[in-house]
Amino acid sequence: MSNNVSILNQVRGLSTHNYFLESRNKAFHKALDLATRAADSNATILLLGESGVGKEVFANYIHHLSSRKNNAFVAINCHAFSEGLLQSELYGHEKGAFTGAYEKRIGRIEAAHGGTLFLDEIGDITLDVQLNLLRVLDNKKITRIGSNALMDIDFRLICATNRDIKQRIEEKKFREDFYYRISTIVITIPPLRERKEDLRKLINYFIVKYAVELKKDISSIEEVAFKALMNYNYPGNIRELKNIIERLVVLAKDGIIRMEDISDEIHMNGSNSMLLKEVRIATEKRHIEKVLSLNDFNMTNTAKQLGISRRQLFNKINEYKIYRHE
Ligand SMILES: Nc1ncnc2c1ncn2[C@@H]1O[C@H](COP(=O)(O)OP(=O)(O)OP(=O)(O)O)[C@@H](O)[C@H]1O
Repeated sequence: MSNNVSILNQVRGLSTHNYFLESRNKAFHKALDLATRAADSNATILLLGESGVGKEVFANYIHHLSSRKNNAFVAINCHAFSEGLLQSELYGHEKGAFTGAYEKRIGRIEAAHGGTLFLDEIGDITLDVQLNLLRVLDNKKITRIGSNALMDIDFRLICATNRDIKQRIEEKKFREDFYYRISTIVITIPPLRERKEDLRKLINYFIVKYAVELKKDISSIEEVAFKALMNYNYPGNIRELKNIIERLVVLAKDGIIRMEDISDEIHMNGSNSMLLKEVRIATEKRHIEKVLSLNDFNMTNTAKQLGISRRQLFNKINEYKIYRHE
């Protein structure tokens, strides 16, 4: 019996927008269903969930399902700007509006006219920025900084945060009226560790994605490696899973994703629920591979160094399917 898991081609899941939204998880299904039903309306949407769960992916998905899909999708990470810079990013400015404003600049709200504006990390914006945005949402007009001219503006707002907004309201750091204005529909995306039933397909999806992108022929993944990935709890959610798989595909030799390339952190974490026997086999295999390689695959020397007979070494090489890689 093979120790490897074959990679089923998941091309069906490779949607045109390059994300994978198939799920068997109840909470994720609910989130997806809400997003789908709310997409073709102008209702403001607040996406909640830990960092890396796919809030921006959802915002994109909603935009592409809406009648605004042929217009811009403009995303801005509010956390990345100081208050002054954020105002200027949002509203744009006229030439000479402030020191350093050498040119007229269109703001992101204006750029999103006819389309969707996605404000990520909304929980971090100041009370002043909240008040300004509240006015824009109510009046549907903006002015560039340094101008008096009011411009009519039409955009759909989607916001996201990984913060506890209710607590921010209690701390008086978030305006309650603004919260209600941006949260007509609230969608909570569950963390990856709570949707383990989707992990197998997501792992396959990213393997296929990176195999195609990196032009590598990946045929299988060692069973122990697959188990370690299945047992890990992904504090960085889908972003972390995606990065891990990219790395494993880059490092894969002869089309096989191997346990030896899985970092210790995942290995240790993922091994918690592995049977002792599996841990022993994985460790033993890694060690034999290392000693074989150090001895340039000389069986006599390797067996000697490992303290076993040549026959035992041959048996282990067969059992663990150890190959020589040139
Ligand atoms: N369903 C999915 N299919 C494919 N890729 C996904 C999916 N969900 C998330 N990703 C990928 O994971 C990464 C993180 O996703 P995204 O930026 O949407 O998360 P986020 O919740 O907005 O994170 P943050 O709170 O840190 O901004 C991105 O590279 C994204 O492409």
